[in-house]
Amino acid sequence: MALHGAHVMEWQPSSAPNPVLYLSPAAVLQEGKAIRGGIPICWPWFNARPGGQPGPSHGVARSQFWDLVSVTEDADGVTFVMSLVHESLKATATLALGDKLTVSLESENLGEESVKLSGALHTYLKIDEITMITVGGLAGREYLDTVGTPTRRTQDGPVVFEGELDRIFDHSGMIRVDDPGLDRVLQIEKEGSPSTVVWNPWAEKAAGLADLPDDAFKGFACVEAAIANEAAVELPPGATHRLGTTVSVAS
Ligand SMILES: O=P(O)(O)OC[C@H]1O[C@H](O)[C@H](O)[C@@H](O)[C@@H]1O
Repeated sequence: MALHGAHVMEWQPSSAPNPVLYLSPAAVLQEGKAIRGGIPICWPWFNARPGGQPGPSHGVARSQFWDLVSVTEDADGVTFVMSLVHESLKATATLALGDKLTVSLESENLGEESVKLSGALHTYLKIDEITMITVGGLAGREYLDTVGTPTRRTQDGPVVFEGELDRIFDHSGMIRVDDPGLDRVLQIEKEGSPSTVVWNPWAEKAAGLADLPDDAFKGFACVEAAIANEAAVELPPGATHRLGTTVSVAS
């Protein structure tokens, strides 16, 4: 765990022989930077700040220290609660680590004007080999393909990886990642998330990321519980929204 970004860096349930999350060995732990791997919290916007306003890609939350509110432990595991205020928005992240991993992000509008909210729980899943996995649960869904000129398409069958892949799906259901190399299926459940983002940078983009070894793209896939683009949530004064993801090893 890191207070920096309210970031789950690593997680491996005691029943699993392998870590579930991918963490880059070149990740930089420094205020103002995002940690590469684990579950970065992108908040309160996804990608570029809306309205052409200046601000870092994927929001401010992942590169700042959060306040620790509480840590509790029971038979199911450990739960951390952390909070952060940005302008009129307050984020409260509840990170529950046990046999399952749940990240739940509540956003509250403390201000007097309505705010547009987007974001993502940008989960890096550790896998054996990118070309061998499939991502299920998205067949027949429309998505925005953001590789090259952004184009809307419909997903045909499970997602497979044959090159750079960056898709924003209209999707609020469950995802399964089949990984024959690690002999497991990962299940990703979502809450309050109208968009699912699936991302792998592939070789060329990975080579341009200083905090990721060049061939590391083969060993992870991002499946993100997101609120992206037109799916941004309108948050009136006093209103709250909960964005959540639960990751588990299904078999
Ligand atoms: O490198 P980062 O700022 O962490 O962004 C990593 C990636 O995040 C998301 O998956 C976006 O869909 C990608 O377009 C982006 O490249």
